[in-house]
Amino acid sequence: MNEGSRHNQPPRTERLSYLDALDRVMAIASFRVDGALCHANANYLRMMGMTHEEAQGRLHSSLCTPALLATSRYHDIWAQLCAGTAYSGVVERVRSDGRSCWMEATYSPVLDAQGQVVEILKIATDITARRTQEQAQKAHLQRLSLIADATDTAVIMSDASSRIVHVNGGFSRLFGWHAEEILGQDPITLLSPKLHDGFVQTYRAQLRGGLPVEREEIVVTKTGRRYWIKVVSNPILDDAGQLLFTVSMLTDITRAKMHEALQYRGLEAMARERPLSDVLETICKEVERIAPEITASILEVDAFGMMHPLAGASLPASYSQLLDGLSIGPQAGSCGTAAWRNQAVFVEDIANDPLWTDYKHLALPLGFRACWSTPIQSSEGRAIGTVAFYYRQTCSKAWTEFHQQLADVCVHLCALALEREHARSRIRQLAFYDGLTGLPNRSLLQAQANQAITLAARDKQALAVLFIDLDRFKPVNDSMGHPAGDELLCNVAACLLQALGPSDMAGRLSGDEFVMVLSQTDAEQATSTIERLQEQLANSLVVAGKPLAVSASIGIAMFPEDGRDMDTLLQRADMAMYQAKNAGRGLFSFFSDEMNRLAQERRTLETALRDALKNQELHLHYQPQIELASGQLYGVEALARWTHPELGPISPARFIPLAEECGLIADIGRWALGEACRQLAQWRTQGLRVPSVSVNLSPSSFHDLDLPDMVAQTLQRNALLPQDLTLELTESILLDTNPSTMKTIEAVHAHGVRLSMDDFGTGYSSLSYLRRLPVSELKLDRSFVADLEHNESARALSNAILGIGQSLHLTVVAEGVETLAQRSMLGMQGYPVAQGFLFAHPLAPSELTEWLLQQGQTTTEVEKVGHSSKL
Ligand SMILES: Nc1nc2c(ncn2[C@@H]2O[C@H](COP(=O)(O)O[C@H]3[C@@H](O)[C@H](n4cnc5c(=O)[nH]c(N)nc54)O[C@@H]3COP(=O)(O)O)[C@@H](O)[C@H]2O)c(=O)[nH]1
Repeated sequence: MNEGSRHNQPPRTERLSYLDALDRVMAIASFRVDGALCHANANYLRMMGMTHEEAQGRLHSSLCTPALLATSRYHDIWAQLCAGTAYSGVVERVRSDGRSCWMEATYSPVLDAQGQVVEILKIATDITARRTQEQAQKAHLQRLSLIADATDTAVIMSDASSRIVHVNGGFSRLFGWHAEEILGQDPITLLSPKLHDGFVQTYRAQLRGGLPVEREEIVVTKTGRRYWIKVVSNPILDDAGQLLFTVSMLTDITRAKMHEALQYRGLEAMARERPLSDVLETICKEVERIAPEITASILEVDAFGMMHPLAGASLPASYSQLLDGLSIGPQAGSCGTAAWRNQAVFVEDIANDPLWTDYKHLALPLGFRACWSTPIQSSEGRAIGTVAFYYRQTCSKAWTEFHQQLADVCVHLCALALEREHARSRIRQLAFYDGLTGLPNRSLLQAQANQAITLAARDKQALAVLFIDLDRFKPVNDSMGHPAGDELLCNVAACLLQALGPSDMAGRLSGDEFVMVLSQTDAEQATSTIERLQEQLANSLVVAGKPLAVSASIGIAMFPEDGRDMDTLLQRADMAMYQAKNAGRGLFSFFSDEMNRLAQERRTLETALRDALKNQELHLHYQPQIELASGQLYGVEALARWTHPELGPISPARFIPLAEECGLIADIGRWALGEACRQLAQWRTQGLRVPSVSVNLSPSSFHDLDLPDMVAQTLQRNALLPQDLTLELTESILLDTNPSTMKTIEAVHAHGVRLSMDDFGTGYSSLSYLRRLPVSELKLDRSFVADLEHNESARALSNAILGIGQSLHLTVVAEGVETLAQRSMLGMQGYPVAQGFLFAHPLAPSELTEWLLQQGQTTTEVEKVGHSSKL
């Protein structure tokens, strides 16, 4: 030591007290350059677990770990110490009991006066406890890190300055960055650059205050993909409460969020009272947005097990239409089977799965390869529909769980929507329909009727409102009990429904009062409907197991004559009903006097016609048909005649349509057929030459499948041949949709009876129609004949009709020939047969007998008769 330095040194006593203090707190030992320990203080000995004696002369290397000694490092350091260079560091040494001890040590070479190293002084602090704790912590952290890496939750550890210090494997997998790429970066800037500044400040302040923060946000990955994540950030503070680190755990909640969105959209649509189809369409669209690999559809299963598509706009409409009305079953594709089994059905290969055998031809051409269908269950567990996911490619395993979750949310929402719809229709039913009969109540009827009235006004059509009140309903209730009364009302409601046309409606007002609104109905048609209804009420009701004849008093108000709105019409129909009731039971009355008079007249006539038929008051007249070329009689047409005892002769133009409306026409046809054949046979017996007789039959006569047999029997009974009879039918038969009509016509024709198309040219005169009917004769309508002389187009038409007849090898008969000019024009055109007042009016049988006798059997004279009667 030099002077200068001696001057700077503290006084000796003070230096001794420093060394003392050092000796008390530090472990101190000194070694010779050969490594032998020459001095150790008590701290050192305690630390190394040695006594003074054991320590004396102990080599330094014997205190070191074998691992250290095995390296050159130990020898290098010792050599440097011996060369005068100090060394400081954390070192591990071996205690005498073999355990490790850790120390922070400084090795300082001690020099002699010549500057030679004579000793190595070691001053150390025992850090074994701290080191052990650190190592335990490190191991713990390593374990934690392994766990953290294994989980899919992304973990970010950032320091107090918001710099990333650690990320786990889950982070790399989710976000695509490896740790080394992002260490030191701010996690918020990295993942959520658009996060609101204010939020970031608050978030950090909260962490600094030691509080955890939880939030949901949209983050962006390295590749730009967006995720919804849930972030839970926990602060790690030091003992002084300073923020050291923040550990944030990020969980992918994209699916949950999507489900939330699906539910939100579906529920929102329901809350906004959107129609069921809109709600379900919204659900399908949302599913397809969330999982674009899916084509979604929703079907309803009705109480009869039929499927009805409700939504699925991405499926072609033609496909959905084909599914409509299909039955569920054990092998009915994915949906039908899922509904049948009431459990989800996943068909991975539509082309080869037996469940799709009958339906794959529908799905495969659209490119669908797989279909997953899940039943929608009602709250009672019944399958009320299905949600189907169609796939155009093989469904990847990765989707399965996700799609399962999606299907779960969907069916739940759909069940809600369907049940809500059912509840709504139940409410509608309760609010707008009569609980007993199921008919619309007054409110609904009023609304529907006003709509019908608006349409009638627009189309300038008539409409009838019928107010119906049952007669003697109270006694039924009183004597048979209320359940029987209820049954009666239900049966009456059924009768009303049966009487309705497609655009008509019926409702129950209260008690035994019902209303019918008949669209496109004039007074006459309303009367027909009422008559049919009264007949049904009188004949077809069974109450409490017994037949019960019921009648009703009915009032009728007509639109527009009696009122232009439902209130007025109903009120007037009600008044008319009272009028009917007062007049007796089972009657109807029109509000208008004039209509009422006509309807009553018609009713009287109808009753009279029934009686006339029953009492054989109808008779036939016969009009000759003449072969123009020869003047020979070709045949006679039988025409019905009715002379009412009081009203006098009534034209068939009036009573035939009436008979058609009130269902008497088939009876008239049967009677005319029998009577005409009988008369023909009689003339034949009298030796008069009448080649054949034509009988008019209306289309409804051909509904009767017994007609052919009846015709055959009638001919046989009168010893006539089939060719002696011609049946005249009108073109309206072509509009007849009754399935028996064509069969009957064919069968009659098969018997050899000739068929004639009457009034040809006035209706649906088309060759294709004509070819469908096995007619042998056409009758040119008399309206053409009437115009022949003055109208060029009538002439052209009669010519054309003759041409049609000839081309089909049919005899064409010209009707209504009244003048010689008409006769000669028809003759020139080539008409073979004619009929009309020119030759003879329809004649009573005795008159025709006389006429035939007058003409003789070789009657070229007929033409002369025509001349003489007209000239
Ligand atoms: N289903 C049934 N329909 C029948 C029956 N009997 C008659 N009818 C049909 O009623 C309509 C009116 O018949 P009617 O008043 O008898 O008139 C016929 C002839 O009198 C009339 N006619 C004959 N010649 C002339 C004439 O020169 N001028 C003229 N103005 N009228 C004439 O034509 C009627 C015969 O027509 P059609 O039957 O078309 O040959 C009428 O449609 C009858 O068909 C029946 O029993 N059943």
